[in-house]
Amino acid sequence: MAVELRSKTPVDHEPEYALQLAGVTKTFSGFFALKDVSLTVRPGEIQAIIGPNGAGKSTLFASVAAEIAVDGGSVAILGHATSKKDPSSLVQLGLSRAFQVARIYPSMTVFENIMIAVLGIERLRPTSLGRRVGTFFAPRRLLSARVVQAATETGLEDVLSYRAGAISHGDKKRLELAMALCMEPKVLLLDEPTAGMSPEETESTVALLKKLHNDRRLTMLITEHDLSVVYALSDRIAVLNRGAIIANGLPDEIRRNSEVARVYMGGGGVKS
Ligand SMILES: Nc1ncnc2c1ncn2[C@@H]1O[C@H](COP(=O)(O)OP(=O)(O)OP(=O)(O)O)[C@@H](O)[C@H]1O
Repeated sequence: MAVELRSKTPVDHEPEYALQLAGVTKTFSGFFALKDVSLTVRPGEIQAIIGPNGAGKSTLFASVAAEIAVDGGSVAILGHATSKKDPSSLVQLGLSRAFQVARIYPSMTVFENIMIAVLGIERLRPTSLGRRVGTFFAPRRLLSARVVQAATETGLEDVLSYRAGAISHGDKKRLELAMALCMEPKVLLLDEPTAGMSPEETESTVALLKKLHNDRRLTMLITEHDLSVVYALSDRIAVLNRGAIIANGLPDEIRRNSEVARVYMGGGGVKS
C-alpha cells in the first residue's frame, strides 16, 4: 500500500506579492491626492514610482508606510493588511523606509546612529516565548558586530567614529540606509535616494542599491526625480499623474509610452 508522506511542519510559502495596493484613495479636504490606485510588486522586484510634482508620490509612500490613513482601498505587505497598524509594527512585517532628507542624529557618531537602529529592532524581536526581548540581555559584542556589518555593507566602515552631522551628504544617505538595513527589511521604501548628490555619489549609490538588492533579495519601492537612476535600477516603472496611475510597465515600455511623454515631460519622450 502506498504511504503518503507529509511534512509535520507547514511549508512557509512566500506570498505572491511583497506589496499590494488595491483601489487606494486618499483625499485632503476633498482633493484627491490618490485616486483608486492599484499596484502589485512581486518579491525581489524593484518598482519605481515616477510622476510630475504633486502627482501623489509622497502620499503613496506615506500610505504604504501607514504614516497616513487612506480613505478607501487597502494596502498589504507580504500578504498582511496594514490598515490599523502603526509604522513600528510594519517594521515587524518587514518594511523599512529611507527618506529624501536623511533622518539621522547629527550630534551622535555614525556608530551610535546605527546602534540606535540595532537596539530598536532588538526591542521588537519576539522571543521563542512570544515575549519581546529587552535590549539588556543581548551581548554588547554581538550588537557591535551588527553595527560594523551594516556599516561595512554600506561603505561606512571608515567613518564609524565621525559625528554624523560632519560626514558628506552621500554618506548621510548611506547612514540612513544602514539604519534601515538593521531592521532586516524584506521591503525597502526609498524616497529620492540620490537627491542632492554629486554625479559620483549618485553612481556609487546606484551600484550600492543594486548590490544590496542582489545580496539580500530585497523588494524595493523607489521614487526618484533623476530618471537615469530610475532606468538603471527598476524592473518596473509606474507613472502617477494627478493621483492616478496612468502607466505601469517595463522601463522600455514607459520610455515609449506617448501618454507618459505628454503628461510627464510635456511631450518629447521620457528620457534618461
Ligand atoms: N497634508 C496635505 N494636506 C493637503 N494637501 C496635501 C497634503 N499632502 C499632499 N497634498 C496634496 O496632494 C497632492 C499630492 O502631493 P504629493 O506630495 O503626494 O505629490 P508628489 O508627487 O510627492 O510631489 P513632489 O514630486 O512635488 O514631491 C498635491 O496636490 C499636494 O498639494
